[in-house]
Amino acid sequence: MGFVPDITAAMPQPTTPLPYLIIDFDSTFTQVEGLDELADIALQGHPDREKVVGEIRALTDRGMSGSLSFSESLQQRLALLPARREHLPVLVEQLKGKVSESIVRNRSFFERFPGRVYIVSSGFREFIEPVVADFGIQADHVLANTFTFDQDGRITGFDPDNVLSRDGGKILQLRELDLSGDVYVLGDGYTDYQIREAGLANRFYAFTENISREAVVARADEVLPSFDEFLYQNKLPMTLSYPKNRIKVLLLENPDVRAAELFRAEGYQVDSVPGGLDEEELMERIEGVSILGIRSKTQVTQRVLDKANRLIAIGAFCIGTNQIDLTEAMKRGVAVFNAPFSNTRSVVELALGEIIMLARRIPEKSPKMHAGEWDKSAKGSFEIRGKKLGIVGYGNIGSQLSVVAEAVGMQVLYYDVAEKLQLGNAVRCRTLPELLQQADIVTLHVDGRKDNTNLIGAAELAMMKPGAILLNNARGHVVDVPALAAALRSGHLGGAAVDVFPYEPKTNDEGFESELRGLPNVLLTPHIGGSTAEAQRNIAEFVPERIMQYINTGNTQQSVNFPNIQLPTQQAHRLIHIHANVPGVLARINNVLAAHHVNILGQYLKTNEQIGYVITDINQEYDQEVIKALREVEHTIKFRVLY
Ligand SMILES: NC(=O)c1ccc[n+]([C@@H]2O[C@H](COP(=O)([O-])OP(=O)(O)OC[C@H]3O[C@@H](n4cnc5c(N)ncnc54)[C@H](O)[C@@H]3O)[C@@H](O)[C@H]2O)c1
Ligand SMILES: O=C(O)CC[C@@H](O)C(=O)O
Repeated sequence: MGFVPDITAAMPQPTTPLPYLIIDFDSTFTQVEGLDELADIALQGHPDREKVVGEIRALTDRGMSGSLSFSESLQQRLALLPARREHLPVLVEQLKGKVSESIVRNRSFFERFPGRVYIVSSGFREFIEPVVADFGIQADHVLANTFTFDQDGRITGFDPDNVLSRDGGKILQLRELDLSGDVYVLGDGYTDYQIREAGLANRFYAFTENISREAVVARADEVLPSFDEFLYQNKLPMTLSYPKNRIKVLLLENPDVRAAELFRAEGYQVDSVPGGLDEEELMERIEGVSILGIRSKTQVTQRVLDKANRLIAIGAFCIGTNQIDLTEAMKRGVAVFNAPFSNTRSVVELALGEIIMLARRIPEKSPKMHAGEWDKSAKGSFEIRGKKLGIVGYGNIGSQLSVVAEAVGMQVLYYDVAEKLQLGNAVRCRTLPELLQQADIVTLHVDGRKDNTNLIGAAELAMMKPGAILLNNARGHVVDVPALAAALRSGHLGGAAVDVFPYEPKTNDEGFESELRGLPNVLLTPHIGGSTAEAQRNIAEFVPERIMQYINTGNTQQSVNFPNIQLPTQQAHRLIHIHANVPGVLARINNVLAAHHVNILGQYLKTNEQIGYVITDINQEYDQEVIKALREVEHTIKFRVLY
């Protein structure tokens, strides 16, 4: 399934009649250079294989970028190549598996318009013809060099009478072809551009799906990251409903590199900004972005969303989503996904470590040792075995910590505003004060909802046992920091560990200010509860997968602000309709479908207070007018078609 953007996307006008397409073979039709691959096959087992293949590749590259004359490059490459006739079938099989992905995807286009496509290549007919034949391109539409062989089947060189073996060969070939009408050239090499330069083509498209050469891209009329883009621009039939290279991803706050890799592998354009952006900066950058990836720092406000003219989805590469205005995103048809448990274990391990470190007053002892002071004493140090751990917020992190803490011999108390499954021997407290009054160590794992602001203030701190310890690995605003600092300074609390702060520096270059700095037995960490290699890797796989699934199939499973729908895939065109949740929209959609005699294969609707999300699978045969009519249904927020 593919993707069509929202109704604001401008579709270009169709190009009629279809121009002649002159398509290069090596690194355009296929992902690789045929001669390089042949060298690799022919040199199997050769002691200098790598060296010779490297030399051949370098010569190919110089010929393609225009820094060496083509005939010189070809001659030198063939001289290095100990290839034989029997290597060619192996090469053909290899090349068949390396046809460019977007060409494979649009095979039906070639099958439908074989008369308009010519493969014009300085490569060799012996391997090109069988590869393109699979796409319905006949031998008389393949214009390429031919090898010469000796009696033993060894490749000795190329046919010098073939115009394509000469410098400017493609130009000579196009002159001979003498095509009437529009001619468009698609290729990755300088010699492809030269056809246009010689006035033998109306347009030159630099094809960069496999390789992007600066000198070639600089001279192109258009750059094509995929063949889909060419078809889209010229309004020609294509397999995808929208070229993926048009989907722009903006990643902030350094999510693991895997995230960018996955988005790129899908064909999206990815831009990354190290650190966060403030509201104004993000408002400037968000225009044209389809997918925004952030972590806990970036505030996605209503003002930012107002500027987000192409936004489809936001990925929170973390658990918390309180930094995003979820309702405003939803009202604009922007789905938000997070990683609800990819870093849970990392936070649990940090909390356990902090409990032990604080119980042994390590934050005081370690700096003393670094300063050369030997302070051996048991004063104020205790085992955690048998101590009461009070967990506030018994969600994913709180409940996992409960199990781990019991395993090291702690007695667990917990308090949660929601009804939660009690694990092991944990004891539920009915109120927060009940927990605060009993616990030796209180650890906060509530979510970042606004109501939790100053959940722990002076009054709550006063309820805690003298000498008790407080941990905040949840969200900065949950604790009244000046009140905590006062409780520590007065000696009422025995220690604290704080990983999250009401204001956190935007980048590592910004300084950190807090009343908690310099207080005894206080562990301060820069919001790294979830910052482990394992967690970051998990998150960087989880979030892109959810987003790509949403884009490719409409599946909103685990979206934090959209009605959750998981759909079966079927042979159909899928209409995705997001609308304001007012009565009658579904009926209007179905009236449009009925009026256009469209056969519905399946329909799914889910609503929440604000929006309705309806997915309709329809027969693949329908009049384009129906799409226009559906876009015009009153209260539509976003509409797209997948096929
Ligand atoms: N420090 C870090 O790097 C880091 C890493 C991951 C998560 N977090 C934060 O940890 C917190 C917990 O994450 P989670 O995955 O366990 O979330 P969760 O949603 O699974 O659990 C939160 C629990 O808190 C409860 N709750 C909310 N308000 C409450 C209140 N006032 N009193 C008692 N219970 C309340 C909820 O009912 C829920 O059960 C979140 O704030 C998250 O953003 C921080
Ligand atoms: O890594 C982050 O920026 C946030 C980590 C954590 O607070 C979360 O919400 O998952």
